[in-house]
Amino acid sequence: MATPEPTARVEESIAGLREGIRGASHLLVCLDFDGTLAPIVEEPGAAAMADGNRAAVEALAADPAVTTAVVTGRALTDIRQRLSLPITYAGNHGLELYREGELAVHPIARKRASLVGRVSETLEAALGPIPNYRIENKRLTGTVHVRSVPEPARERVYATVEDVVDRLAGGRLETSRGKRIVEFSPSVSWGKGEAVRLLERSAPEGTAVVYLGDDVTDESAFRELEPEDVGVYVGSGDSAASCRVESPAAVTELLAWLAGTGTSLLDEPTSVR
Ligand SMILES: O=P(O)(O)OC[C@H]1O[C@H](O[C@H]2O[C@H](CO)[C@@H](O)[C@H](O)[C@H]2O)[C@H](O)[C@@H](O)[C@@H]1O
Repeated sequence: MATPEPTARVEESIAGLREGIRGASHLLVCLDFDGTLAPIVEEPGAAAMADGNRAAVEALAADPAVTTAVVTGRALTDIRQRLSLPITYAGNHGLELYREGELAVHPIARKRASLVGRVSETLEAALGPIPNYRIENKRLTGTVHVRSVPEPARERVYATVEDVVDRLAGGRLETSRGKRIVEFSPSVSWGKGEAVRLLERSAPEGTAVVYLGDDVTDESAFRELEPEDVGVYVGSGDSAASCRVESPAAVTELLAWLAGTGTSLLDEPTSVR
């Protein structure tokens, strides 16, 4: 029987991971959530990690030679409840970071939280007649979902969000589009890439970074990686990542390998986390 395409991609990515792990003594494994650990679903509140991914992330989290982080656009409180594992979390695209019991919030993002709230409220009124849109106020950023909005009305949602943000925030917030979403966030030069760089700086010497992600905001993290690190893009679009797999199902195969064979290839693992 012919080998299915996703498995071939997984094999290529495993080869990339082997290369990255060779000579490393520690791994910093950074994982995006929606579209990577959890398949994309219609209702954001229903997103959940596949069982196989949970088992692999638990194994990575228990390995002293690995620092495991989930780097997501979701709010920190949301993602921590969803995973409930003792790992590092970067929420709101890196604007809030929780590790080893300590929380750090980007100071400008903290100041602009009330503005995010005001924009969210104004949007409720402005988008009122459009069916099935959903606003997620994540305190430091906001997301407007159009996945369930009829196709012809989606552009109107995007344009309304961009207009309201322009009018109310006057450059203090900016908008960006993702998978069937438009998000508004403080206009600061800090995102997933900067968060990963920060985590890497406090990792032990000899650390290789592995980053898995599927969306626009993950690209800043892929671009941050060094040649010895490994970026795995989930999907079929353009990406700066060095490897790719086709789907969250393939991520499960890849993570199972990483948590088993992959970590056993580390050279004299350190116990610093
Ligand atoms: O950085 P991520 O972990 O990928 O988070 C990005 C956004 O993910 C969520 O929205 C996406 O997933 C939803 C559930 O599958 C889907 O309905 C939506 O269309 C996707 O864009 C989340 O709700 C957002 O807050 C995150 O920013």
